[in-house]
Amino acid sequence: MTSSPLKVAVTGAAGQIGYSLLFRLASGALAADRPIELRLLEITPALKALEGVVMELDDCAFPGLAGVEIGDDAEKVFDGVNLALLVGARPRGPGMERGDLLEANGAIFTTQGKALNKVAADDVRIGVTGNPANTNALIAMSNAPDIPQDRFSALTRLDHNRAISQLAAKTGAPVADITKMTIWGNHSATQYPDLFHAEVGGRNAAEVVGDQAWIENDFIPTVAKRGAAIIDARGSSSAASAASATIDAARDWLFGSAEGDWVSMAVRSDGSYGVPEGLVSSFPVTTKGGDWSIVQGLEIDDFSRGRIDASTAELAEERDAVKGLGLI
Ligand SMILES: NC(=O)C1=CN([C@@H]2O[C@H](COP(=O)(O)OP(=O)(O)OC[C@H]3O[C@@H](n4cnc5c(N)ncnc54)[C@H](O)[C@@H]3O)[C@@H](O)[C@H]2O)C=CC1
Ligand SMILES: O=C([O-])CC(=O)C(=O)O
Repeated sequence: MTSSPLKVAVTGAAGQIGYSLLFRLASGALAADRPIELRLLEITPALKALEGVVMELDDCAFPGLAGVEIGDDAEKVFDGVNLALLVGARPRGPGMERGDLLEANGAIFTTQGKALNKVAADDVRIGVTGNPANTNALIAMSNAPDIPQDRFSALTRLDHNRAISQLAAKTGAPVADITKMTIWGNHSATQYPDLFHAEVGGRNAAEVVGDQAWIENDFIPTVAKRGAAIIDARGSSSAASAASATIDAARDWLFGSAEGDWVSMAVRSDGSYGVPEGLVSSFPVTTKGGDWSIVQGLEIDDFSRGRIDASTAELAEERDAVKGLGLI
């Protein structure tokens, strides 16, 4: 183990996702070879509950956990952090879409963007899980003018993992045989999980499935509406799977995606694949040494074009709405 700890901030640390995420981070799921220092941000009324979670972290005696600090002041908690996982935000309830949270949650990300801009480490990477994740990332980025914009991303890795799992179940292939999955667009019901570039054991996934009706009427809606299905079943939104995906995304970002494969991340568009520049939209990306690059040169047919355009149109609407609210 190298001696300098990776300083990782987690917001909303006393929440549902936090309760799974912190223990995975502390046990080495993010960086097995490097100790980790946790910086946990909560709102003041949740600090007592967070103290209880810290007692439990202590009781695990994790050898790789170098320290834990908690607080309700973003500038103190984010001081010198190398990675900020912005989870804290109100989750949706039954019957809501994630976009309904724009106003309630948007304000959180202006304050946190400004605080990161002031005090985060020069190498900071910022992953946004709190919904609506893409537009919250856009808000944080817009309020942190000194941090390079490619340091911000929003979580679509949960959708990516859901898509892999659904495809594995359909084809009978192990999840490890599924590669090159892509989620395009928004982390919302308009997202487009793409089977036309994915592979099952090296063969084109859409061809292996050979059933366009299943792709359109089962696969895409099941993945896109999985969050709502979990809310219906559990009475609250997905937490352990969201924590797991948050770690998958951060680990690959910091330490690199697998050779010959790619992952889905929502990042600032440079105009690739006709996605309007400046929107935080999900793309297929490869990652290396803390940097990502959008996979280029994929052929997009009319079906995929329509789906990508619909989701990015929603992102443009969300951007215009937060502009109207003065958040960007
Ligand atoms: N991108 C994705 O794939 C997913 C995103 N989510 C989103 O993650 C967010 C958190 O979900 P849960 O943990 O289930 O919610 P939760 O309600 O259990 O926890 C949220 C926590 O955030 C805290 N919080 C609120 N404002 C804060 C602020 N300004 N600073 C710091 N902490 C603050 C609350 O006190 C609470 O403890 C929600 O917005 C949810 O919709 C959930 C699942 C998947
Ligand atoms: O659906 C929700 O509101 C929570 C979430 O983002 C997900 O599970 O994908």
